[in-house]
Amino acid sequence: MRASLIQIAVNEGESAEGRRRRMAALVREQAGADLVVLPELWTTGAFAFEEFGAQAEPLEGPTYEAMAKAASDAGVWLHAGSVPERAADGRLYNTSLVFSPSGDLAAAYRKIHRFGFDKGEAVLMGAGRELVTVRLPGTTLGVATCYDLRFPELFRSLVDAGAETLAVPAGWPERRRSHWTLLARARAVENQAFVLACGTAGTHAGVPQAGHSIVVDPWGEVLAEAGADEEVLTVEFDPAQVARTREQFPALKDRVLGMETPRR
Ligand SMILES: NC(=O)CCC(=O)C(=O)O
Repeated sequence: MRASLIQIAVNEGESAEGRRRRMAALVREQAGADLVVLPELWTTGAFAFEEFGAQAEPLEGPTYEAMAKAASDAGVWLHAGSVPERAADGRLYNTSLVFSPSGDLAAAYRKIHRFGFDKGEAVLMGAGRELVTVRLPGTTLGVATCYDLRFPELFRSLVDAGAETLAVPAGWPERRRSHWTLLARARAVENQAFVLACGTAGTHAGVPQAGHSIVVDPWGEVLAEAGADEEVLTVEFDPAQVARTREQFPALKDRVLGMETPRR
């Protein structure tokens, strides 16, 4: 399976529409890949909070339209990263879109864990509730977004739902880059799954982005890692490695559920 992660730069000098056009062209250039993964909130920037409302779109808005067409033009499965979705009830969600090679929507995932504690995304966006997996030829994709990476129970639930490859679009800041690579490898090792984590480059809202998109195999080995700047990270991997790893080192079978809490 060949995957391309498009680590686009999100800088303030470029409009959302300009970046959408540029991203569509980059996706088209990936014809021949099986799967293309884009970052979180790449039209606005994950930290450009004031842009969330201004650039919000209905699910089938301009990013949906442009990415559905780019997926079908390139003939690839496209995890189009996330958009600031304005739902019918007026609420905002950080919503990821996955398209099939014919340009049909295969899945939409509303980010469950919102970042910012009592500010930013955590107050501006609603929280998703539903786990999302997508059956691709050769693997089942489990989807999560950025801050979700810190919550292992979400990833374990995705594995329970059949996920073998975990796609994580992100807008992760440079300041916590060491957490990003550590957590991506941890999620791969503990779940014996591939992790495809795609971040952004550039600086927006005064927050330099980490870049360093990364692909990790089920043994925790880094197959490819981007630098800090805009880059398309392309990697070939064998999805059957997940089943082999789970069979040869069957740690997932040793899970103990329902442990008792100590009485005080
Ligand atoms: N956009 C995000 O979810 C940022 C997450 C982050 O900065 C962190 O977990 O650290």
